[in-house]
Formats: sequence, C-alpha cells, structure tokens
Amino acid sequence: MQYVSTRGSAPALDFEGVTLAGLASDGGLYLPAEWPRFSADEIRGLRGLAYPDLAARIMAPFVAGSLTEDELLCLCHAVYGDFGHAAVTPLVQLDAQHWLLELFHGPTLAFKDVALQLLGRLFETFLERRGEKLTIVGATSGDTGSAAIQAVAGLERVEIFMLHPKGRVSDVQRRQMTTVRAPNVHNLAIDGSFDDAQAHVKRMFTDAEVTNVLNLGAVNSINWARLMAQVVYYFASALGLGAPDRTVAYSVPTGNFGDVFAGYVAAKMGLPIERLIVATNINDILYRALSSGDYSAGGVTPTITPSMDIQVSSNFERLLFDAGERDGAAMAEQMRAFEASKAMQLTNAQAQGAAALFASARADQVETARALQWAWRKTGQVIDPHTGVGLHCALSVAAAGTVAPGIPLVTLATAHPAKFPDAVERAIGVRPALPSRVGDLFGREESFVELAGDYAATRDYVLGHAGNA
Ligand SMILES: Cc1ncc(COP(=O)(O)O)c(C=O)c1O
Ligand SMILES: N[C@@H](CCOP(=O)(O)O)C(=O)O
Repeated sequence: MQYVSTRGSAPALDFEGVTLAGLASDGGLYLPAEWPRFSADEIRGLRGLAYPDLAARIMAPFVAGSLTEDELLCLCHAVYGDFGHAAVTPLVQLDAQHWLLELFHGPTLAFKDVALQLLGRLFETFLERRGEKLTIVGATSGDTGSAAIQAVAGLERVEIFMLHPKGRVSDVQRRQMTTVRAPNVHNLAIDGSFDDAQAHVKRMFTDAEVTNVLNLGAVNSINWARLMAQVVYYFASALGLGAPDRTVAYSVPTGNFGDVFAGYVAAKMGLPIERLIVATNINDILYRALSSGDYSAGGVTPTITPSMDIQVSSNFERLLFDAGERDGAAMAEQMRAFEASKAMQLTNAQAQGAAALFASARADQVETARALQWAWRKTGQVIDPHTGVGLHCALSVAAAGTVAPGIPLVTLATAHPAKFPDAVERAIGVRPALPSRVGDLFGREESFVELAGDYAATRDYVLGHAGNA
C-alpha cells in the first residue's frame, strides 16, 4: 500500500514510512493512494471474530508490504489482549435505538488507547528494523498525551515531548501525563490553547532547524496509523448490530476530526454506515463548516469537555482532500490561505462530498449536562461529558428524523467518566471512581515544565533537551 500527501508534493511512502514520518514533508497529511474495499460477503465473513483477529483482518490491506499477516496478528493479540474488557470495545444498549460504544477500556481510560497502544509497538518494530531513533513531538488537550506517554514510556528508541495547554486539561488527565517517570518523557505545559500547541507541533515538522537535527515522529492523529486502528471498532460494532445486512449510524464527539474520519474510512471500505454525526461542543467550527460550508476559526472557549476545545481540526483536511477531487496542489493552496486568514469556504465538491455521509449537531454545556442526566436516570449509565455531547447530538438528530427510528444509532463513549469527575458530579450528583487499574494517581509526584506560548519557546526547549534524556 502506498500513501500520498493531501498537499501533493511530499514523496509517496509505504506504511512503515508514513508511520515514522507522521506529518508529510509538505505539511500535508498522508492517506492511502486508494481505499481497500470489502464486499458484503467478505464483511459477513468477519462476523464472530475476536477483536484482535478482526483488527488484523481490517488493517491487513493498509500495512501490506511493511508487515506480514503473522506479524500484524501477533501485534494485535499483544495489544488488545491486555484491555480491561474482553470485547475490547463493548456495545451497551440504552434504549430501542440508542447504543454506546465504550472505547475507554484501555490503560488510560480514553479511546486513544485503542490506537496508541498499537502505535507504540509499531514504532518499536520499525525503529528496530531500521536501527533508528525517533523524537516525538505531540500536542494534547488531555487524552492523546496520557495515552501516548503510557504507550512509549521507557522505550529505548523513542523520546517524547508532549505539549498541553496549561490549566486547560482535567486534573486526572494532567496527572496521567505528569506522574509518569521515565527518562524519555518530557511534559511541557504551554501558555495558550490546544490549537496553539498543535500549530507548534506541525510547524516543527517543516522547520529545517529542527528536521536537520532530529528524526521527528508524531503520535497525534496526523499519524495515519492512529486512524487506521480506529477504523476497526466501527467494523466491530456494526457487525455486532447486523452489518452488512443492516445499516448503522454513529454520533461521534469530535474535536480534531480523527475519530469520525476513521468512520468515513470504514464506509469507504464498504461498511454500510447510514450517517456519521459530527457532534461538537460550543467550539463549533465543524458544525458550521458542515451545515453552511463556513470553516472559520474563532477563539477557543474552555468547556466541561476540554478534550474537544479545538477550533482547527487537523483531520478535516483529509476529508476536504478525499471528498473533493484529491487535488494536492489545490489543497495546498486552500490550506495556505486558511493558515493566513483562519477562514475558508468549502468548494461545492467538498461540501457535497461531505454531505453524502456526514451530518452535524452541537451541544452547549446545559445540553451536555442534560444528556448525562438522561443516561443516568433512564438507563443507569454514568457517562463522561464528551460522550454527553455525542449523546445529546444523537438524541437530537433522532428526534429531528435525520436518522430513522429503525436504524441503530451508536454514540461513541470516548472517555471514562472518572477522567472528569467534577463535571459528572455537578450534572448527576454521582462522583465516578477511578478504576483500580489506574493506580494511585493522586499519590504520585508530578513533573512538568512551563513554557511561554510562542513557537520559539517550544522549539528551543525541544532542541535543547532532545537526546539529553
Ligand atoms: C474524550 C474525547 N472525546 C472526543 C475527542 C475528539 O476526538 P477527535 O479529536 O478524534 O475528533 C477527544 C480528543 O481527541 C477526546 O479526548
Ligand atoms: N482531544 C485530543 C486532541 C488531540 O487529538 P489527536 O487525536 O489528533 O491526537 C487530545 O486528547 O489530546
């Protein structure tokens, strides 16, 4: 399988190449040159497989040429054998139409573990093979950071610098990052928003001062391998609900557009997905883009769903490229203009391509709290606020008839409620406890460095400390 950049001028790479490269050298994001496709019969043949076996079958076409089927299967068993639930990503029924897909049974209690546990092992495999080392720079609004650090802490060939916006992640999220003591882990709290942190990270990949001395890698969803691993749970859940003989719709709490783009990939591969609901909080650039074509970033307002406090959604570029005409030069121009003005209008082809599968809804903080109350009172489920945004949007699109009553509507439960205990307790009066597998998070000492919000501060810190672990 070959991968091409959304901006058209970076070299095409194989799976090993894109996994280690992260961002393309032209600033674009890698996508498969073409989508592998499963027929309805082939999808039917996947029914009943255990999650690790299913994962290996779904991901096989994407890794072809870089991993053998046996190597991939071995990795999948090693990664998914260790989750806190035998089904890895279990479905929970809420009522006749609504379901939750629980994605938080990994070690750091959010959906990020599903992909990052695999990515850590892919790094080890490929770096060992090449005899190379990798300096990872990442940005997090809370969950990617903890999952990535957990996945790579202690690895000999990897060093990680993780940027989070100071004071804008939950205490549990911050402690999951800053209490990990490993010589290859650096936590940086920057003045600014997640968008600022993500912009610094992307800029480093195209800054020759950095790339001339460091072999940079990415753990954010700019790394294709992240999205590839997330495609699997769309297949697992849809198969469980009757696919391919029944269509399924999904409501996906969205920030960087990675998780919902994985659903788009599943649909491209032949999974019958009725609709993908892009569920946003009040930082609603994606809601505006998908409902009116206006993709313009305002300031970021902090909310009770901090992981989705994002206004520049990295992976939206992948959709614009693929749903438009896969024209790298035009995409590069469109993104250059957006980076300068922070505003863009979708082309007709992009808007129509997106409208075929996506719908969008938004939830403010009151609506989010009401969704938590609905889940608790009607079904006894304690859900996290990000899942609450997804559930509010699922309930509202179902009420509006956008998804017909006979079609199962699955809300992705992207984090464990105990990651956001204050917001959950305020909404339903119940304080969720951390599962014991997280250990004594509040008894451990924290360590992180505080940096100013400008790019130079981050770049200089990374250049000054890389390799000094
Ligand atoms: C708990 C949670 N829900 C939802 C999201 C949004 O996912 P995505 O950035 O893939 O759109 C995130 C952050 O990525 C998250 O951490
Ligand atoms: N919500 C995310 C933001 C980064 O998203 P990613 O999927 O691109 O890594 C987080 O928790 O850090």
